[in-house]
Order: sequence, then structure tokens, then C-alpha cells
Amino acid sequence: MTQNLLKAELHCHVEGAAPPALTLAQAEKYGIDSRSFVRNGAYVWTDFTSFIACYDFVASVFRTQEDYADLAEAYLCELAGVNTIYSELFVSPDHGEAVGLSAEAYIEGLAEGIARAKEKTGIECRMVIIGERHLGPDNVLRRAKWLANYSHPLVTGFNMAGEERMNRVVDYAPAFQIAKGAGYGITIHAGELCGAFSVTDALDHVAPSRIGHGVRSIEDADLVKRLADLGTVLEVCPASNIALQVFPDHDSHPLRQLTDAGVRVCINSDDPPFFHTSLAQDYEIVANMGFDRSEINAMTRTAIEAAFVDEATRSRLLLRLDEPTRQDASGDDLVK
Ligand SMILES: Nc1ncnc2[nH]cnc12
Ligand SMILES: [Zn+2]
Repeated sequence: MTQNLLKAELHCHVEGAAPPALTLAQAEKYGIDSRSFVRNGAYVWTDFTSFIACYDFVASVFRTQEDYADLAEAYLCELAGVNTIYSELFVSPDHGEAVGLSAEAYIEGLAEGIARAKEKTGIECRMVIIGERHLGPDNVLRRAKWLANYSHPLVTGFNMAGEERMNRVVDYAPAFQIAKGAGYGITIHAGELCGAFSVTDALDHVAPSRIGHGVRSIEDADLVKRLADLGTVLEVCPASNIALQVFPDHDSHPLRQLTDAGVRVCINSDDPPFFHTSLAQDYEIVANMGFDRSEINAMTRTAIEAAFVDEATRSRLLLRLDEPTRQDASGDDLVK
């Protein structure tokens, strides 16, 4: 039902988009033993802690600018192949630095891949810098200070991911203040591993325009109303939420309750091969939850409205969403 819809994604971690086959090829190239983390063509993890360990391993087999260029190009071309017109990639220079790649080289490599994908498919992409929460407040602050002194036209936002159960949001507030003061769009992972209080913390201490996941806001009716009143956009990642057991199954996922309460949401894949999903699959999951095409198109529109892009680019992307419906040879709608 959603195959032909235009799509947009605001929440995908670039290393988390590496397919196991690519990780294996990279590991072999560098003589790295991958057997603890890739088995039978799938990533090996059982809970959030082992997921992060596996993620870090995957990141460690991308070692050069060219490796990162190829990774970004491959993922964006895949997205464009399912009618995605806009992507925001979460990128963590800490992972580059862990293998000896400077933050600047890491970004330049990704930017090269983004440029190649745009040239081939027209897909628009921006990068959001991640501070890793489990590396501690000092490290996230260091990353924000680096960002405030850095400038790249494709780097437009700041975010914090990682182990949400470590520390409280207020401990990281100075980092967000710096990134916000430097003009970056702000989003933050909250309400995924921790309950509604973590989203309240985020609103109180960071006041982001978007929240990564945020789905456990459903535990607090006042908070849900606050999100709706503020217009804060939740970057919802349905397959990720089920895989990480935030909710036991799709039926218990609160997406419908959130939208019924007026909360703005968009659809995302987070770390697709880790969760045996893809952006196309997450769109299908949302359709299977009972959302119709116009509701799903509204979520795509919300993504573009909340994207960290300049206004000219946003207007152009919104115009594409508004183009009259085109049809393919079988008479099926091609874009809406
Ligand atoms: N789903 C997720 N939550 C927190 N940190 C992450 N890093 C990569 N994926 C993540
Ligand atoms: Zn995420």
C-alpha cells in the first residue's frame, strides 16, 4: 500500500544502516574477526546493551573517508529507490575518531557519499551530529563545542543518542545550549528506554523541536497534551521499538493514541538491518496499524516541515509532495 508513496526519513543512524554483508566485506578488507557480531547474515545482539556493542563493532569496520562515502551513497540510493525524497542521517564523529579518522574527515567522507547519491537520484540529505550519551556529559559537551566551531553546509543539527538510562538530561543541557546557540536544529533521544519522565526532562532542559522516539510519553497524559500543544515532532521508529522490546508488538504500539491526541509524528527506521527492517517496511508497518494513505502522507509532510533544512529546500520538498498524483503503467498511483 505504501510502496509508491513519497517518503522522508529524519531518524537513521548511518552506521546502523550498514547491511551485514557490507560489514562482513569491510571486516574482511581490514582483517577483522566479525564472528561475534555477524552470524548467518544477521547482526548478533539480544538487548540494548549488546545492540550498542554490536553497533560499535559495525562502526569500527568503516575506517576511511571512502568507506563512509560508500556507506552513505549506498543507503541513500536504497532510500531513493523506494521514493524517498529527503533523509536526515545521524552521524557520530566519535565513531570516526575511535578508528583514527578525524571528525572533519568523517564528515567529508559522508558528504561525498551524499553528493554522489544526490547526483544519481536527486535525494536530498542533511547530517545531524550525535553526541553519545554513554560517553558522558563532558564528551557530549566537547562534541557540541566542536560543532559550534565547525561549519559544513550539510551539517544542520545536533542530537544525543546512546544509553538513555545513564545520567539525566539536565547533565547534558549545556551541550544543547551551545549547539542551539550556534544555530543548529535540536533533537534528542528520549522516551525509548526510559519512561515519560525522560521526555519531560528533554522538554524542560533542552526544549527540542523534535524528539527521537518519545513514544513512552504515552505513559503520561499531561505530557502527551504538552507535546501536542508545543507541536514537538516525535521521530517514531516502529520496527525498532518492537525489536528493542519497548513495546511487545505492533498492536500495543501507541502511534494511534499519539496521533489521536494531536501529537505530530513521522516514520523512521533507526538502524534498519539491526531490526530487520527498512524505511519502506516501517511505512508498511504504519499502514498495517490502520493508518490510511492520506494519514501517512501527512506524516511525511510533518517530516519535511520538521527537517533541519533551509526554507528554500523545505519549500521545494513540500512542493514535490504536493505535485498532482502521477500514475504508473498499471494505473496505480505513483506518488500518493
Ligand atoms: N535506537 C537507538 N537508541 C539510542 N541510541 C542509538 N544509537 C543507535 N540506535 C539507537
Ligand atoms: Zn535512534
